[in-house]
Amino acid sequence: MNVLSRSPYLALSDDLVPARSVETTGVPVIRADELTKIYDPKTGPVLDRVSLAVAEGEIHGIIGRSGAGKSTLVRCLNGLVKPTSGKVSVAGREISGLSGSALRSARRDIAMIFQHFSLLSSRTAAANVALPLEIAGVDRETIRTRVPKLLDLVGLSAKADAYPSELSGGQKQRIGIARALALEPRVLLSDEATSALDPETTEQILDLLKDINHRLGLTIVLITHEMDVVRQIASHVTVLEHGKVVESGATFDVFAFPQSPVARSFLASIVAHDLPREVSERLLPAPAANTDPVLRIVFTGDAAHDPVVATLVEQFGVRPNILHGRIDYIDGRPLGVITLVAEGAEPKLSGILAYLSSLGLHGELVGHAVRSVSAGAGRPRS
Ligand SMILES: Nc1ncnc2c1ncn2[C@@H]1O[C@H](COP(=O)(O)OP(=O)(O)OP(=O)(O)O)[C@@H](O)[C@H]1O
Repeated sequence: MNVLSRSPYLALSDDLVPARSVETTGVPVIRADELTKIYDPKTGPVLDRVSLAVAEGEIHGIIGRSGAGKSTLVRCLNGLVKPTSGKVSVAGREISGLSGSALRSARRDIAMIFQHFSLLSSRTAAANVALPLEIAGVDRETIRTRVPKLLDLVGLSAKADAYPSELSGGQKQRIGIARALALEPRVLLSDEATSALDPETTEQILDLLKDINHRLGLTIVLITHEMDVVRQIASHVTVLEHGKVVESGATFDVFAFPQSPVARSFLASIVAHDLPREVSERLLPAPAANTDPVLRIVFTGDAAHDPVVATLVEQFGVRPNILHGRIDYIDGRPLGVITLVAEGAEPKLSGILAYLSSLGLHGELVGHAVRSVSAGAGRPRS
């Protein structure tokens, strides 16, 4: 089969047609069913019945702490690691059942980029990009026309003749991406591809991956230990802990309503779900004399723009005192979490929660703050 003839890459094969926004089809291009991996029976499973479905055209983040099993999972997806039990299929082919030339052929559909780029230092940027095409036996003329298009796609045409030692980290990763795309894969796996880069370069590489996803409809699975990477790029996210999936879903939903302690802790620097310890330690679990309720309100979607705090004042006669909060954009949608002391709200609590719910907001009573006599109403006493 001519590896350059499949449809998502027509823009590369022809004249780099401008970007087209690609909707996910909803059809899974990657399926992992009940994957278990045991390296050493004494230490137990590194992956424990992990199931995952990634739709064609999706950018799916896999996040977890060090040792959670992320690299093992991604290596099972491209057949580098054989699962102890369970199945993996990519683009309709069951990878976990293949070996030898059948596995090598299936791997053409699955490219990978790495934290440390893995470029050959003795080859120029262009020759690094050409390498997988040479190994696949693609004819010279095709390589000659295709490599410049790949370099152009990653914005590095001017560096075609540079050696890796003459490139910055971000430029090396761009070459790694161009090389990964050379054989027109259906899926790109990214193993901590931005971990060695500074924040600005990380953002540029994530923008490039997003652009490639849009232009080519390429499905991307990226493993990371940084929730901010997930926030910037992934439409879906799976959280791994001790080899198990503890949470999986649309990025916005997981960010707005994390169910697991590990997801909450990953989100701490991005979404203000949890109060700073100095504040939470001073809240009481039940109302007492001289306390006011403390409410956490999660703003999502359109209601994020409603003047909720003003309504609490005007309609309910409450004096809100904001303790903690943050509003951010996740997957292009506003998500805000604020925690406030609602002074004077105790008798009206059920009405206030009903009002928040009527707006589609999530309101939750998280404790009771003791009113400080000296420092002013509504503040928890120090
Ligand atoms: N080839 C191997 N042989 C034996 N144990 C392994 C092997 N590869 C990984 N492990 C073990 O499996 C566990 C999960 O490792 P893995 O690299 O998959 O986790 P990770 O989430 O990617 O971690 P990190 O973020 O630190 O890279 C670790 O305890 C690791 O020591």
